[in-house]
Amino acid sequence: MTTHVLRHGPTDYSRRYLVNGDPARPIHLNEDGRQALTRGWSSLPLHSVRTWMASEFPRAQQTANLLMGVPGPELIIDPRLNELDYGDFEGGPFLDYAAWLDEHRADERPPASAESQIEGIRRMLTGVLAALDHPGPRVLVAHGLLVSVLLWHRARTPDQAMPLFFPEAPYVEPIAIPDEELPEFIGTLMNDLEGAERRAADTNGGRIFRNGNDSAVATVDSASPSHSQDQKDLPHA
Ligand SMILES: O=C(O)[C@H](O)COP(=O)(O)O
Repeated sequence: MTTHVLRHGPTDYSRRYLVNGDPARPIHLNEDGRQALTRGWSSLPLHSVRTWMASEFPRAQQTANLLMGVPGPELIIDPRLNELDYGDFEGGPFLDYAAWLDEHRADERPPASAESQIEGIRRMLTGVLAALDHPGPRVLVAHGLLVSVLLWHRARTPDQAMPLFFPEAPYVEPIAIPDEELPEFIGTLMNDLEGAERRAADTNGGRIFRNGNDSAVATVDSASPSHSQDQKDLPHA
């Protein structure tokens, strides 16, 4: 069986690169977002999916419900799939959060946030692995950071350390992970996070988690061939 992990469709917020890590905010798909679902219709095995899961965020649940159609199986809500808690950066430009992150550590919690970047990624990966408790094939509708991390892992070169910033994830483009690969896939990333924590502690702050070659913060090219021009050149964490 297979687990398909995807980012929700676009919203007015996400198109403007405003961060939303609070599921209580009523941010829904925009017209583009609804149109983008046709990508999922052509790339997901919609008729055979046995488990649909989504984060607590309206845009993720809306994406899942529109993809599954009516009548669909019950949507399972898993808060482990939620986007990062951005604390005081909530609702502001992603670049403000990115600047803070670049000046701090991936194991530091932003002001008023309940989690650091590392804690958030670990939570998300735990949620993906737990999907194996449900019958497959499965579809998990989650958010940019998780999908970016999974895509980075798929494309990484051997021994490449986990960066601080990742290419922005495409919308509604599923990553298919076979059941037999999922535990190792997640386990490797969990080990990366441990290594990242050790490096953060060793450097005691400052500029850590650069790309593997220690170059500047990543403002990298598309993670997907369908990435549009307006998605390029923005870091994503
Ligand atoms: O991390 C971000 O930049 C935003 O919160 C993206 O989240 P989204 O995938 O929910 O748009």
